[in-house]
Amino acid sequence: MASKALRSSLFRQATSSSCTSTNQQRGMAIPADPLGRFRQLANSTPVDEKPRVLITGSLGQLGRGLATMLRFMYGEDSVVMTDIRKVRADENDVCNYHYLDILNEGAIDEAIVNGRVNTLIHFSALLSAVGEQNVPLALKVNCQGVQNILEVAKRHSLKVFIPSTIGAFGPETPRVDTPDITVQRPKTIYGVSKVYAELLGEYYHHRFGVDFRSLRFPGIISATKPGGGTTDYAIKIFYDALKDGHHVCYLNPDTRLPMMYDTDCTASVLFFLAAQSSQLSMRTYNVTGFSFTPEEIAASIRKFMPDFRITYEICPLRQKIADSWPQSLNDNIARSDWAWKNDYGLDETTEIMIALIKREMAREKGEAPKAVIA
Ligand SMILES: NC(=O)c1ccc[n+]([C@@H]2O[C@H](COP(=O)([O-])OP(=O)(O)OC[C@H]3O[C@@H](n4cnc5c(N)ncnc54)[C@H](O)[C@@H]3O)[C@@H](O)[C@H]2O)c1
Ligand SMILES: C[C@@H](O)[C@H](N)C(=O)O
Repeated sequence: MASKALRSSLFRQATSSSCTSTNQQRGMAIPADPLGRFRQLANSTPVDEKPRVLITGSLGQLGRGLATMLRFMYGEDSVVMTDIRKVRADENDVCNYHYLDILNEGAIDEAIVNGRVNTLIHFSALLSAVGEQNVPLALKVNCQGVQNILEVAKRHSLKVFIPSTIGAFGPETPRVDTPDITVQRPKTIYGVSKVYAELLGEYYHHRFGVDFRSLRFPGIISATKPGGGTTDYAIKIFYDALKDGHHVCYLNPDTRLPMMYDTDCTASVLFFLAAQSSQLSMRTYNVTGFSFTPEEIAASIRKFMPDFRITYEICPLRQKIADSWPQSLNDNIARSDWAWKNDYGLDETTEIMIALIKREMAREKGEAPKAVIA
């Protein structure tokens, strides 16, 4: 069962895999060189096209890993991290960090100009479950924030990436192998605001020539704290497995959702941003990794921890949201237009998550080095 992934340093595990096993869903071999695809991309980027990136909401679940990878690829000064909260003393992967409220358009301008930024990655958002608890704030952050970002991108001729989500689909959407262009009609404020972001970004592209790009992510699995979404259980389950050997799941055992491992998510953003505009037949694409139910992820964990138990206490809010989302995404157009491909299947993700969390727990007890980059 143990794969070569566990030979690698934490950084190598966190950024890619050297697993010898294959992605069960797509039958692909995982590359032996864990950072190879990222190194290759960095080396093939002409000096005058090197990104200098500002990430909004960079202290959230997805921002930190992406910032670390960008620094690895393009150098320490290639990333400006921003958010609205104070950095904790133990967050030692946070560098070149500044306060930036995306509701303040002038402050975004200032950060772009002062940081000599050419690429804006807009991660600030309220996710599906927390959005339902504060609709006015979700509207402000997710809609007003996007408007501000697109205006700034227009003014400074920036490349701008704004992620979308499976949450941009709804119960009327075909739920299996959901295509890029289909009925959407989401039923959460998060989904409504993401459809708005997709359409407004595409409008700014056609009307003003803004280089807007968006990917509809599935639930992302990472060893960083999730921000209050419906797919968060797929992260908590690993922490609970290692702490208590038991997870109480808020979704039904057979609720199938599409997911993706963090490093594949980072790769999708970086390769998409690096694609030439001429390669893109659309500005908003589906991307995905693999789909599973709570029962199936529990079975995957049991391959590594045979005594692991899962029980169920359903959260009606999150269950209703999950029931309105696709069970699997079709990302064939991303695969053919700009050669998107995921490297991780369910078991590879499980193995790496367990290794990362074990390392994190050892570090908390002072039993492992603090530095994460070997
Ligand atoms: N994590 C996933 O599974 C997933 C899946 C699909 C799409 N996405 C999208 O990817 C993006 C990043 O997601 P994430 O999981 O890192 O989210 P997150 O909730 O973990 O982080 C969002 C960050 O936005 C910040 N923020 C909130 N209000 C702000 C404001 N006014 N100004 C500046 N920052 C503000 C928060 O402090 C937080 O750090 C989001 O747009 C999300 O919709 C995430
Ligand atoms: C799917 C995604 O957008 C997020 N993880 C959520 O559940 O809200």
